[in-house]
Amino acid sequence: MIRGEPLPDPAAEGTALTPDGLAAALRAVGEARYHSHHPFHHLLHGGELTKGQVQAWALNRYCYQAAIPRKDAALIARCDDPALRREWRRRLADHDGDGPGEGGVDRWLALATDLGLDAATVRGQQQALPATRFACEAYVRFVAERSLVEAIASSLTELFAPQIISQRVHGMLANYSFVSEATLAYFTPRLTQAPRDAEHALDWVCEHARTPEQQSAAIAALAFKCDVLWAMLDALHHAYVAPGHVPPGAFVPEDA
Ligand SMILES: O=C(O)c1cc(C(=O)O)c2c(n1)C(=O)C(=O)c1cc(C(=O)O)[nH]c1-2
Repeated sequence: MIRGEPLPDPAAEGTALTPDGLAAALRAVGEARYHSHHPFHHLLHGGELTKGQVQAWALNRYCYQAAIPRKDAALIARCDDPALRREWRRRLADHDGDGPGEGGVDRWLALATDLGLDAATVRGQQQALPATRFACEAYVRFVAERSLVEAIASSLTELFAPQIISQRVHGMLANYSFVSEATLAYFTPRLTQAPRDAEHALDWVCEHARTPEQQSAAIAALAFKCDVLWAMLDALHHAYVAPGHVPPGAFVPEDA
């Protein structure tokens, strides 16, 4: 599948895919639309950004990290199945930890402060781009309001996360003198957490989305999530690369 192609639409075809067929369709959509293809990531991983631009990325991405446990909690609140809740609450524990400094959100904060940002500024989210905040909130609302199949399918971008994380860690360590292995420590546990979570979510969606309508909704949910991630990078590019329009009140790098 290529990026501009319309989404597979079993509902329009009037025929349900097999569970394996649905898994293949979801993988194809993610591979075509994942944020690994975004030009901002090519610049970030290729060492072509200034420290200030990398700071802007970390500050904005904090909003995403902070939204993730809220959307996971919204999902748990809607589950009737204790087995699914047990599985999903592991995600909450991964992001929030069992105490301050232990979970993914705080580990992202450590990444941001290691890059020279002020912790309170990052945590406050007021200097994030408006589009970042809108995109993250759209993800939380989507998960809270749509069907459980759509809510779970929207997490499936994580199928593709390990590959981009490897590229990012490798590229940033090689290309930026201000980045060390300690800076990027956030990503190490993600390399095992993301595949575990994503495979469970993929199995669940393929097991539970059996009608053509449910399958089309699952595919559209994954595309929506790809749009969330893409929109955040579009906003970063517009503000900090070209044309360089930083919205009023948003973070201004010292080296800008
Ligand atoms: O580094 C990345 O490119 C990337 C991507 C994604 C993703 O695909 O949504 C997640 C993460 N990282 C991540 O660290 C993370 O905790 C996470 C949770 C989720 C989710 O939708 O539940 N996605 C992602």
